[in-house]
Amino acid sequence: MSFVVVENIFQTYGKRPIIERVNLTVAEGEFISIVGASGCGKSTFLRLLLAQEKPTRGSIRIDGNPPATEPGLERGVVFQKYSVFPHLTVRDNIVAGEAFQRPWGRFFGAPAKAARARADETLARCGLDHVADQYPATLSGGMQQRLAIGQALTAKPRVLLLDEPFGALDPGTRLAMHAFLLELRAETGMTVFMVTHDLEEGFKLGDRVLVFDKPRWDPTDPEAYGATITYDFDARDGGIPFQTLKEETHVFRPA
Ligand SMILES: Nc1ncnc2c1ncn2[C@@H]1O[C@H](COP(=O)(O)OP(=O)(O)OP(=O)(O)O)[C@@H](O)[C@H]1O
Repeated sequence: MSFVVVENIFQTYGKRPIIERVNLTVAEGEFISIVGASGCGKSTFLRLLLAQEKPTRGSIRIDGNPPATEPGLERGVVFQKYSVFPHLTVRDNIVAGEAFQRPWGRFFGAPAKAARARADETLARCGLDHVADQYPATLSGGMQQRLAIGQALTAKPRVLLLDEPFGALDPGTRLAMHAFLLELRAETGMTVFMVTHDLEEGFKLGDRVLVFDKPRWDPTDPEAYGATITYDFDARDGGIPFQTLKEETHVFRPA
């Protein structure tokens, strides 16, 4: 069943084409990794899915409807530099993530206590239980990012958009967050779009790996053409060796 349907999307800023002719169908629950050279429009594509921008041409449907302009239950998002709520403690940031699921957004009494207990479980999984009562400003960048990821995942959105979410983390924390993400995905069946610069990570976590690249390339005017999806790899069961991808595409084209 088609859950996310992207039809012939173009996005142009001024006269400059960024992405062109993007077509994509994603089933609910699929994990889509997106890779591509820097500046080829991967984040732009996520912003279109978030309805932060309207495509110049083409249409996007999520479960049959255009994406809602307000973030909420349907879609969660984590950027590489994500700002958590600075005025809330680490624990309350996680509780706030869960509160996105509820129209009124606040908990009192027993539900509040239960939400705090669930938040503490999440914090333990993110390795942040020892700083639950601190404020985000007292945490390192990597810890703040773990908090942001924990917060977005706690809301259990139907679609999770991740823009290089693990880029700033050390290798050990990154592996722990991979496991956390895969567990929650298995529990919730959410659909995930993740932009990454790490091909190995893309193939490890994704069911499919999409490559954004410019099929037309003018060396005298590199900005003349936009990027599109040039490869759509099945990454289940190990997929193809990612070295092949490195050799055959311009993903690592020097800037
Ligand atoms: N609002 C905007 N107005 C004009 N140009 C923009 C706008 N947003 C993005 N761009 C340009 O569009 C191009 C694609 O940007 P985008 O951030 O989508 O690329 P990316 O593939 O995610 O890059 P990276 O891997 O470096 O994060 C860039 O050259 C950027 O400067």
